[in-house]
Amino acid sequence: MNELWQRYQDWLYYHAALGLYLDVSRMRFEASLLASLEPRFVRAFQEMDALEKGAIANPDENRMVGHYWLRAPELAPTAELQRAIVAGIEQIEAFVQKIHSGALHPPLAPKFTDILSIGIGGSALGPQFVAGALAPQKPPLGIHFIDNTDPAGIDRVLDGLKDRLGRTLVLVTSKSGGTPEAHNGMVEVQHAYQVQGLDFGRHALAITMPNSRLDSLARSQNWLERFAMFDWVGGRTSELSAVGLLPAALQGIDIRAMLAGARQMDEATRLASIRGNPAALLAMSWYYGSDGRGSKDMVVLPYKDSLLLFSRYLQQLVMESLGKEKDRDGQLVRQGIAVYGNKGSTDQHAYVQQLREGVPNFFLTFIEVLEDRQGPSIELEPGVTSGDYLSGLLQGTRQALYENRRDSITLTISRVDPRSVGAIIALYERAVGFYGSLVNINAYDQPGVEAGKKAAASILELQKRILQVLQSSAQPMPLATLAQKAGTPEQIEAIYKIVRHLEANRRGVALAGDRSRPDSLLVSVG
Ligand SMILES: O=P(O)(O)OC[C@H]1O[C@](O)(CO)[C@@H](O)[C@@H]1O
Repeated sequence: MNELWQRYQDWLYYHAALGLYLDVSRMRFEASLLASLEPRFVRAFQEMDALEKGAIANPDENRMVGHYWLRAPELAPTAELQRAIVAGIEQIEAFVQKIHSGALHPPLAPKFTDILSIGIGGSALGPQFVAGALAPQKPPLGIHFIDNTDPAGIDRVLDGLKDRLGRTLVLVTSKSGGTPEAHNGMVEVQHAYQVQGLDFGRHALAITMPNSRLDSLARSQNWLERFAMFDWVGGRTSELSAVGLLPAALQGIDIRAMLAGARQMDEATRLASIRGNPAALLAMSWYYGSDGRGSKDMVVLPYKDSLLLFSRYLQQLVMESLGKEKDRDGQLVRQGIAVYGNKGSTDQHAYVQQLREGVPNFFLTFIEVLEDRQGPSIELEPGVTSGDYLSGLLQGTRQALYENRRDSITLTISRVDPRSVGAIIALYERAVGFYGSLVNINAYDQPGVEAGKKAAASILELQKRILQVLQSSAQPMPLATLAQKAGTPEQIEAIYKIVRHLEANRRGVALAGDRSRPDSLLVSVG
């Protein structure tokens, strides 16, 4: 036991100004791991240094990677970029001030009361996480999200806002300005405004790259404002750009404190020393925990309800960054680390049974928050509060898992506030960057996402062709004939699924026959 206590102290990282602790002592690596990883870390530190100085760190997309400059504009490689970053933050603050004061208000109401944020992936996950973590109980504007092209999901959000659309500020966020889900959400919301006879342009603003499709639309329709996203900030590292800062500031969250926390963490993670650098310690622990090849999953358990979405946020940050087929030399490596988790102790009554006793294919990250709540707690029994339970459950789970050879990392923050949230975002951004170097992959591109997008687009093309074929034929026809006539016999299964979906949505397509035998079905349009 005392050995473990010693190991705890030997490996403990503490950031005094941030009140943040990182404990990797329950990862069972030998001290020799440090020496063996040293050369890789030397390269990782050098690459990170070059990245921060403006190298093309994302060669596949020929881009710089500059999210660290967002909180230290003076480090951006040109004066023009430095000015653009500073001006971007000032634009947000000036705009938010006008919204909060009512100087800028909707045509038919004295103030905006709600935000409807439309976006997906990096254009949604950060704002969702931060809203959950930091929005005050009574924010100046309440936030709602459309982060999918699910019609029922869109209806649910719009129904909830039905009586308040006239007081809602619509944020359309898309770096590329061409992501279908975000575009569809925008068109659906625009329609809802039309139905209510409201002027959408007087409610909408765009957060996107200058001259994107979305930017042009916002300009041509004279939307309230356009906020620039930078080419050199990836979607999954954009929380501390306008993507995250604007909705946060609108909700009354102190964005300067978020930036300051991130900046402090960036300073700490610039240190070229594994032991003294919390992001390097994390990357080393992940490397150890997953054998440097993703052999184990990363379970993230924040013991704090407000951090519930941190694991989902990290899922994109880690998996989109590290999940790569080839390394930077073109070798097949199939890298990645799977991330999942919700929150403790809730998950203890869901899947922790398997973690303790089942397949040992994971390592954990506990996120601990020292401050239980603002204000005093009642005692449930003499000397014991709800927060003591939560703390005890975290300790107990960590111990029980360790005893059964399940490793864990524990990240401890004093409280959930804008500074600590900025700091943990920065910590994980840096750890992901280091890990990419350790395993020699480009952590900043996402080529794999394109395949699914292209396939979806070709299905929609196929749907149009099928409808043409059906409309030009008076007779019901078997699927095989339909596929033949569409010129894509090999796509028969996709065609079957398209017509089944159209029929289910009363889109004028009818199917007749035995549904358990799709090849018996006759398709027609009514
Ligand atoms: O902000 P955009 O361009 O709409 O992209 C949304 C998301 O889509 C992705 O490009 C993946 O398809 C993510 O990297 C990104 O965060």
